[in-house]
Amino acid sequence: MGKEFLKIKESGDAKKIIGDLFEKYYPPESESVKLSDSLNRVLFNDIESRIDFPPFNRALKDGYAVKVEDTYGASEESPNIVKIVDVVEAGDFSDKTLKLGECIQISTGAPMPEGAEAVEMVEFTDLDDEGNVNLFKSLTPTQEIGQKGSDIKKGNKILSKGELLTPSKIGVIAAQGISEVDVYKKPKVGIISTGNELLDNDELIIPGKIYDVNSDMLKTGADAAGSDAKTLGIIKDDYDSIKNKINSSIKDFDVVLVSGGTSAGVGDNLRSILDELGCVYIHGITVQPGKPTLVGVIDGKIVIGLPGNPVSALVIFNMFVVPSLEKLAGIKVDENKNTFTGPITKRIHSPIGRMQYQLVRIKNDGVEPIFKDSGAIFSLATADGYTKVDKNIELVDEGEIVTVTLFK
Ligand SMILES: Nc1nc2c(c(=O)[nH]1)N[C@H]1C(S)=C(S)[C@@H](COP(=O)(O)OP(=O)(O)OC[C@H]3O[C@@H](n4cnc5c(N)ncnc54)[C@H](O)[C@@H]3O)O[C@H]1N2
Ligand code: MOO
Repeated sequence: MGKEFLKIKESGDAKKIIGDLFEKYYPPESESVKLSDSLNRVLFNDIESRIDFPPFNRALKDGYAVKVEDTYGASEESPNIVKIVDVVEAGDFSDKTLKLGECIQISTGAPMPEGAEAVEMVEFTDLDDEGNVNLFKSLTPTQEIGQKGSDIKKGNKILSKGELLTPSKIGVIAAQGISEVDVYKKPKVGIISTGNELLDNDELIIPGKIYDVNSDMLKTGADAAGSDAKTLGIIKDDYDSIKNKINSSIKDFDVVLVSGGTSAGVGDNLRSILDELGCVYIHGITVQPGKPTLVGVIDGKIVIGLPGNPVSALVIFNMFVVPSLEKLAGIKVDENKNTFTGPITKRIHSPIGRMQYQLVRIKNDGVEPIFKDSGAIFSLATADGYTKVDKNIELVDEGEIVTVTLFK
C-alpha cells in the first residue's frame, strides 16, 4: 500500500515554510577570506576607507613638475626656459621645494614636489645640452595632477554590506591596503541521488539503467546560488542505505538534497525515513511539475526530498530552495527584473488544483510553450523561462498575454 500525501501545501505556503525553516535554523554567518579569493562573494559588513586615494598629489603624466607662471605665454616658436633641479620617479619623493625658474623631472605616479603646481608633459618640451628644459605649452594650476583624496576620501563608506564583490570592487578594497574581507559564509549543501536504475556518468550504460542527471545538475545549481555544494553519490532504493546516508550527511552539511523516492508509492522510502529520523513539514506541493516534494528537519538540519524526474527536481529546487540558499549566502535577487510579457503561441492545458510552471521559449516576441514530460531534461535546457498558470485555470488560449519569468 502506498502512503498518502498528508502534508500537502499550496505553493505560497510551501515557500513560506521553507523560508521560515531556513531563518530558524541558519542565522547568516560570516567568514574572512583573502581578497584574491573573494570574487562573487557578498560583503558581510560596510567598508570604510582607511586612507585617502590617491594618498598624495601625484603626477598623471611623465614630464616636468613646474610653477604655472613659468609656462605662461609659452609656445613652440617661443618656449619658456626652466632649469632641472631634481628627478623624481614613482615610489620615490623629492625633498626639494620648487622655485620659479626651476622644474623637476617627474614620472607618472610619482608624488608632486613641494611648490610644484602642474606637470608639463614630456612631448611638449625639449631638453637642451645644459640641462635646461624648453616648455612649449601654457598650463593652469593642478593640470596633470591627481589630487590627494580626489577618488576616495578617508573615513567615507566605500562599499556596503550585501554588495557582490566584482573585480572592480575588489580593486577598490585593494587600494585601501586591505588583504582580507568578511563575507557571508556559503551554505554547505550535500546532494544524494537515489535509485536502483542510476549509473555514474563514467559507467557503461546497460539495459534498464540511466545516467544520474540530478547530482551534477543540483550541485552546480546550488553552487550558482552561492553555496558550497558536494555530490555524495548514488544510493540504491534501500531503506537502511538511504537512512544511513542521510544520517551521516547531516553531520557535515547544512542542507541535504535527496532526489528520487519522494512519491507516495511502494518503494518510495524518503517520507518514512524522514518521519523516523526527524520531522516532516511538507509532503506534496500543489504545483506541476514537482508535486511529491518533501521537506523535513533532522537534528536542526533541513533535508529536502526532490522528485526524481530531473525537470521536476530542478524546477522545485529553483523555485523553492534557491531563494533561501541565496538569502543565506547574502545574495539579493530582484525577481521582478527578469520578466518578459507577450502572447502565448499555443494553447496550454493545465491541471486544476495545481499551479503549473509551464516551460516556454521566447520566439519572435511570442511565448512558445514547451510540452514535454518531467523527465525530458533537454526541454529545460532549451527553455528561456516559465510562465505560471494558476491552480484554478484549466486553459490558457493562444494569443493570451502571459508573463514569463526568465532564467538567469
Ligand atoms: N501514485 C503516484 N505516483 C506518482 C506521483 C503521484 O502523485 N502518485 N507523482 C509522480 C510525479 S509527479 C513524480 S515527479 C514522480 C516522482 O517520483 P520520485 O521522487 O519517487 O522519483 P523516482 O520514482 O525515483 O523517479 C522518477 C523518475 O525520475 C528518474 N530519476 C530519478 N532520479 C534520477 C536522477 N538522479 N537522474 C536522472 N533521472 C532520475 C527515474 O528514473 C524515474 O524515471 O513520481 C510520480 N509518481
Ligand atoms: O509533478 Mo512530477 O514532478 O511532473 O513529474
